[in-house]
Amino acid sequence: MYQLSPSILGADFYNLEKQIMQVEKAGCKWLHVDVMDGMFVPSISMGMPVISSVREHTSLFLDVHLMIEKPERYIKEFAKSGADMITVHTEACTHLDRTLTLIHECGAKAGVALNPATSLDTLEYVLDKVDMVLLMTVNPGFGGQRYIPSCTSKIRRLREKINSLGYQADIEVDGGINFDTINTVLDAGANVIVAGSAVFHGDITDHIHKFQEQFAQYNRKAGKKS
Ligand SMILES: O=C(CO)[C@@H](O)[C@H](O)COP(=O)(O)O
Repeated sequence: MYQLSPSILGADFYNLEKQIMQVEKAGCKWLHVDVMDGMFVPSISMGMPVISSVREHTSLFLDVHLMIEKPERYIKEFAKSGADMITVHTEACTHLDRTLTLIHECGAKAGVALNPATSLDTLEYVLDKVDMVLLMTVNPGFGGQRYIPSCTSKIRRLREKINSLGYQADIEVDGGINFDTINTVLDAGANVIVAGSAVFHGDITDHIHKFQEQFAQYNRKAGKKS
């Protein structure tokens, strides 16, 4: 099942309400929220208050990506603020297994994220307990960067691994995904697509419909209903 998860990091924060309503009206089910602490990544973005406010007004699935050091300190608060999926970076966790368990205990789905230079081997002993693997396809910290081509083989290898082990984990890709790179990542096996600039810069509805059309084409190829 393909999902587009528009990243509000690419939105106009002054018009956030209007833009999230457009995302919902265009038929999206997910919304990607990037939390940055100025330590794990150079930039600082948003946190629990924004998620709580958005939660009050939307039923979109809130896909919260924590780009923060020692995320275990804040899992309960993010779950309480309304996150449906909480994704932590393997590079930022001292006890990754414990943190993933904590996310589940808090009632959220658990994701693990890998930077472009981090090996898939780091997933070896947690792949059975994650709902999603987020592969960064740029170095995290900023929207509007270019897709790193070496990530394509990584997506493919992860898809093969998940399928061969019979797991159900989604593969989300994040960074530099636009109408030039979407086919590459779908061909490689990604099924959850984060897009910031390619959704929010310009006509949001039109951009979302274009992504959905791509998904429909892939579903037709696979003989599935979109
Ligand atoms: O996590 C990040 C950046 O660190 C992403 O979610 C970006 O927000 C994606 O932006 P685009 O590359 O699509 O503009």
